[in-house]
Amino acid sequence: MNTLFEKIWDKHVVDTLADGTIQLYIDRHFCHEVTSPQAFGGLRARGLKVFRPEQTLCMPDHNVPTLKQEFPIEDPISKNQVDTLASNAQEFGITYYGIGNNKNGIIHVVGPENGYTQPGMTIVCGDSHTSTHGAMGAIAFGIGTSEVEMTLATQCIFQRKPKTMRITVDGKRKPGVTAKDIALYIISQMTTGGATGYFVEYAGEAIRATSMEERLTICNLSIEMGARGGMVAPDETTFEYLKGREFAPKGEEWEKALAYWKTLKSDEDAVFDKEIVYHAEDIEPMVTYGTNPGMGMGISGTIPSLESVDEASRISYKKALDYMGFQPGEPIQGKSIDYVFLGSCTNGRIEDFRAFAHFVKGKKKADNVIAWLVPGSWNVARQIKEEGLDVILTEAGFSLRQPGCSACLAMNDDKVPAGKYAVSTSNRNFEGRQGPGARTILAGPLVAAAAAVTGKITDPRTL
Ligand SMILES: CC(C)[C@H](C(=O)O)[C@@H](O)C(=O)O
Ligand code: SF4
Repeated sequence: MNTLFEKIWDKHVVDTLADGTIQLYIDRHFCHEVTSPQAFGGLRARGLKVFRPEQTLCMPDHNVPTLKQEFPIEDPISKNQVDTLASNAQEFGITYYGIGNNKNGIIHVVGPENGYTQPGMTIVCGDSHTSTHGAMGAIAFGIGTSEVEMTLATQCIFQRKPKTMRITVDGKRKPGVTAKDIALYIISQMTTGGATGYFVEYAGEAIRATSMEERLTICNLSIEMGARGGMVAPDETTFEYLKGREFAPKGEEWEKALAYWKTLKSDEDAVFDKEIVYHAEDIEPMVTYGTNPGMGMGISGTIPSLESVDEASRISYKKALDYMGFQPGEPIQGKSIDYVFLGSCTNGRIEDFRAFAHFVKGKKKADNVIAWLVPGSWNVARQIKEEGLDVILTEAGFSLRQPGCSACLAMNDDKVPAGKYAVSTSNRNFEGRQGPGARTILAGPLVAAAAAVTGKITDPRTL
């Protein structure tokens, strides 16, 4: 009578300390340029080696430019971070997919797509969106830099066991509703702190019906409601996606792994610390109207009135709307926008580009919109070309950029100017997230595509 989480967790417990802290074994460690320099520095200072270098994969993603990657990075801070990761990886003997490497991309896009992420694993990275990998039936969560150092040195970290929560989404989604809409809906109901302290398993008919990439989108956003991580039990969808990928087990090893992976589901009588149920029929295309991912609404609705917010939160609510330049009670549809960003570890995968391209086919980009279409990895970029999506996009007036985190957090040059509105398929709409003063409206790839061709917030179901 165990949950999926417990089954995987228990297999990875090395030791339990007197105070209940667990020493947890880590199967896979992803490492990017932002949160790793001090960790490598710490190893060097203590004269330590990386204990199991083959279990860490490094790549720069946050600071990479999305144009002219063939040339040295111009920004000295970004260049230094990227160069530091390259030299650390070389010094410590870790696999490194640098800029220009055809396997480079956003780490949370690359891990699943090359099969480095697998069911039943424990996976960490010095990055909050590590929760993405849980979509493949793994325990995956973000860690701090001191834990990055610990992982490099020992392949273990110390953790408190989180509480478990199951979020069931019953029923069937309506047409035009994407995985991003499901996730934004869940966060709008849960609020940004609603899952704090919990590890979430997503279940139910609507979740089972999602593709592998849609699950990655949903689990990616778990962190935005405070969850430690999110996961989906692996099934045929997962196995089919994994089979034949570079790091996936092959031949007899595959059969052995598959037999084990099939046991990875919560038992019928498993007990969760908290159970929540939503209905897919209640979900419509979503957008955010405020400055945290919990401030989401159905696209056909009106921005919540001041009175609908509890009194203690009204000042911060008003501040968020002022930042966005929106009024309580007004409809959000029809609002003029300036930028569209398709990309990030939330929605930068091939299915997102297919959805976007399919939608804009035969239409034209609105003149008032600057669109940044940024594939999540070089693998995605190649697939876009192979499928001829680039031709469709070009005909509709769009152009593609090179892979990286890009405008998701604007650590590179892709910054939305102050006061401008960006409909963004990324995961955070905090003040200044996409550039100082930038205003972010989070949405899925279809809402982004509808905004790109109309220049306004538009319900994609109406086009
Ligand atoms: C830079 C990194 C530490 C950060 C994270 O942890 O999520 C970033 O990826 C983000 O999305 O804000
Ligand atoms: S794409 Fe965005 S959310 Fe994902 S790792 Fe990069 S900065 Fe973080």
